[in-house]
Amino acid sequence: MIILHTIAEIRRYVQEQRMGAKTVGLVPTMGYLHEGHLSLVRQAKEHCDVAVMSIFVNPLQFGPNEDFDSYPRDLQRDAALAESAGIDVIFAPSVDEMYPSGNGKSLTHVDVEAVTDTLCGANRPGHFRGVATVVTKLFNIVMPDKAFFGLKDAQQVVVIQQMVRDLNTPVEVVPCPIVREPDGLAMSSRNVYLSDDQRVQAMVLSRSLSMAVERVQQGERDAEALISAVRAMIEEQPLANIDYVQAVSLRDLTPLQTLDQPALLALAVKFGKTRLIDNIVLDIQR
Ligand SMILES: Nc1ncnc2c1ncn2[C@@H]1O[C@H](COP(=O)(O)OP(=O)(O)OP(=O)(O)O)[C@@H](O)[C@H]1O
Ligand SMILES: CC(C)(CO)[C@@H](O)C(=O)[O-]
Ligand code: BAL
Repeated sequence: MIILHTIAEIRRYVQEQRMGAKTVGLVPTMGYLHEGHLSLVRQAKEHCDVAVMSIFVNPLQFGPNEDFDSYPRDLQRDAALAESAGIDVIFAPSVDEMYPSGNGKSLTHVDVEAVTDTLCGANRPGHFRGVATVVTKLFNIVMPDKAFFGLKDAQQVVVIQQMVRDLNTPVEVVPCPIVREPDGLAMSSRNVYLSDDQRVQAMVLSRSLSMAVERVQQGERDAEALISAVRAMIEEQPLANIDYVQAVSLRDLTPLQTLDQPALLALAVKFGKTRLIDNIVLDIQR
């Protein structure tokens, strides 16, 4: 496995692979890898001849009061883990390499409308503009056949799918299932921020989603009632502060009043400064 830092180097590498008729899979990440990321790598190796991982903490998708500076970074550790899962090459550019205009800023942006109006889009202004812009750049740099994204960031998957459809980007977006800790907590690089008490209380996230699925199986169709039940369960944990709990259409992420179609129940909850997200698909037939 090799690590490349410049756009010229990764372009040359991918070009050489293509000359050998190899297909290329891209796993975009912000590093500090865990089993969730490694599951994407395994999918990439299953679908493609060559697996490229990008590791880049993208300043453009962080708000001014978010954790860009403190986001965990450890390239050596990441390289060992990525190699063990079968990655062929890591692309780890600097901020200046990706944003040569300076200060981690871009003069050109990709804005995906409508599907960014709810959930994290409403909660983190500018976040998906930063994500769509950097993913467009990564697609243009690596030119993968397929790109692998985790459904823990379900809205991100919908945004990228919308973007590639609208812009005719020749990349197949492959959504991959959420990987969880044995107690149900969705794996996240940000879990390392949690204190012992916060970590124990964070189990409520996946538990509240499982409870919601049971209620739906028992016939609950009132979205507000379901959301209230989830909120009440989370609020029992004194260290939890809810950013949002929402039920949206799986198709276009618009809020639902009645659960009469396939839906996404998604939440973001802060424990201290640590903001965790999780979601579950409610498999409701029309
Ligand atoms: N638990 C998980 N299961 C499946 N995919 C995951 C999981 N966690 C992250 N991913 C996916 O890995 C890719 C890179 O995500 P990222 O580097 O932001 O990791 P993260 O752990 O989600 O970090 P953060 O703490 O910032 O949310 C994304 O496509 C994301 O959806
Ligand atoms: C897709 C991504 C790598 C873009 O910076 C990021 O949003 C992430 O890690 O999910
Ligand atoms: N996986 C989402 C990246 C972020 O929180 O900025």
